Amino acid sequence: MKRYVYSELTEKEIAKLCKRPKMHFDDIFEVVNPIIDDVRSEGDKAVSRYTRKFDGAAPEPLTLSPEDEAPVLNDEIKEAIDTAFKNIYRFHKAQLPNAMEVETMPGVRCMRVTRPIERVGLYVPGGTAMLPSTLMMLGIPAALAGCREIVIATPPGKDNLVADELTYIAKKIGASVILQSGGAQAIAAMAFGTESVPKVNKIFGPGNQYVTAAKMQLQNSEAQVAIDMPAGPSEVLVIADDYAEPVYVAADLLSQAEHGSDSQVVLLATKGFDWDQCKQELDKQLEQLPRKKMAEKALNHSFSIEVESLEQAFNFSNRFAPEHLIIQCESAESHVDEIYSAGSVFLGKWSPESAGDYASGTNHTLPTYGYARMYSGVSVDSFCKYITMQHLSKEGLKNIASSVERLAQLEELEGHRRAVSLRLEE
Ligand SMILES: NC(=O)c1ccc[n+]([C@@H]2O[C@H](COP(=O)([O-])OP(=O)(O)OC[C@H]3O[C@@H](n4cnc5c(N)ncnc54)[C@H](O)[C@@H]3O)[C@@H](O)[C@H]2O)c1
Ligand SMILES: N[C@H](CO)Cc1c[nH]c[nH+]1
Ligand SMILES: [Zn+2]
Repeated sequence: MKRYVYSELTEKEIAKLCKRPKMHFDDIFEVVNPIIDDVRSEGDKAVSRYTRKFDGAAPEPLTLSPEDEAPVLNDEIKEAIDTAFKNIYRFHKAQLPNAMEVETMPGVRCMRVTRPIERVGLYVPGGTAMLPSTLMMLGIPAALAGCREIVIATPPGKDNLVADELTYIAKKIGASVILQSGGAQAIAAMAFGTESVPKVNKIFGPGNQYVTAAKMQLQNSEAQVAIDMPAGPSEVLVIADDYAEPVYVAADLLSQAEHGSDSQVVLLATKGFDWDQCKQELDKQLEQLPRKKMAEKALNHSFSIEVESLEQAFNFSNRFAPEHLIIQCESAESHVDEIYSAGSVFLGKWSPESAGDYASGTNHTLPTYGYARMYSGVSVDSFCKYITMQHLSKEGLKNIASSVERLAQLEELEGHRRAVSLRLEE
């Protein structure tokens, strides 16, 4: 990992470090656009064809219904899933929005009610690893919001079967369909609908560059489908002071580097932090990872910065806006007010990112690529729509009439003015 000294960096260099490596989407769109077109015109046939092409084989049938499945899990895995499920459920249940009503003037009542997005598509990546945790992170808030139809798409797994862990969770969240296909063809199938895949209103979930490019193209297409957020490779930024434990810092950096060679890990640490031990630990712990090659590549394009103060560290972190921010400082919670942009934050040395990735209760589907400056992670809210309503009594209409009529006149919209004045004529 390249090491910089904050005070030696120019403003231009800081800005460059905060920019992620450019994603070259033009080449990816060239691959993805024909897939989208074929799925729109040929439906299931094209989904099967592309699944055979990219994943070796296409399951028959292409979709299955979780209701008909009887997943078999060993007790340990079942318990691990159940514990995580309960915690994620509890944290997300507390997010359920309340109905609201405000009387803005006597006789003028304004209300807001919440409705679930009816049909949602959850993409669970499966190219390099099977991710039951991602299904929980997407499926639990969808179920809590009350989405009527939950469609899951995931690449065909080992032996061309969807893993029992996924069907187990799919049943718990009440999903109706699992599409055994991944990549752009699965995203297009959910966006347009096919003979066996219901069309959805919004698509959620992370994925590789083909998945991300397909989501981006389809949200601007005639498919009329929304997406959760722009997604990129996973990221973590660790802020460490003199008291931070180098062994834990190294472990946290590697836990994110192992996601993929394009993951980005960043360390901001004070001069008194034990840099040498951290470096030794990175080398030592790297050797113990089965995904060593991937983590190594990620470390090669990641970086660290020596800061003079934690204030410098938080300034940089807010500009970088990491997906995950870990604070390994003496009194981590005292820094909360200094954090403005981050997807999810891990406070103190006993809070590794892995806790939030799996089981603490918070969601791990988070904005990457600096989008934490303006986007939030997935929550119950992401699966809801808000509808406003108003009820005016005659008294209420009288109370706002002069304001509405005068503003309508100002905008030269006579029809608007008359819709009020007519009612109050007699
Ligand atoms: N943010 C998060 O919550 C989170 C969690 C886990 C993983 N991730 C990220 O998700 C990504 C998962 O990627 P993945 O590849 O393992 O799984 P994936 O499911 O996203 O992609 C696999 C699919 O890509 C398609 N594909 C493969 N090669 C192709 C090609 N040459 N042309 C067209 N399509 C092709 C295939 O259809 C395949 O099924 C990683 O980048 C990882 O960092 C993010
Ligand atoms: N860290 C990933 C989000 O960037 C989520 C994840 C899934 N499994 C393990 N980790
Ligand atoms: Zn992770």
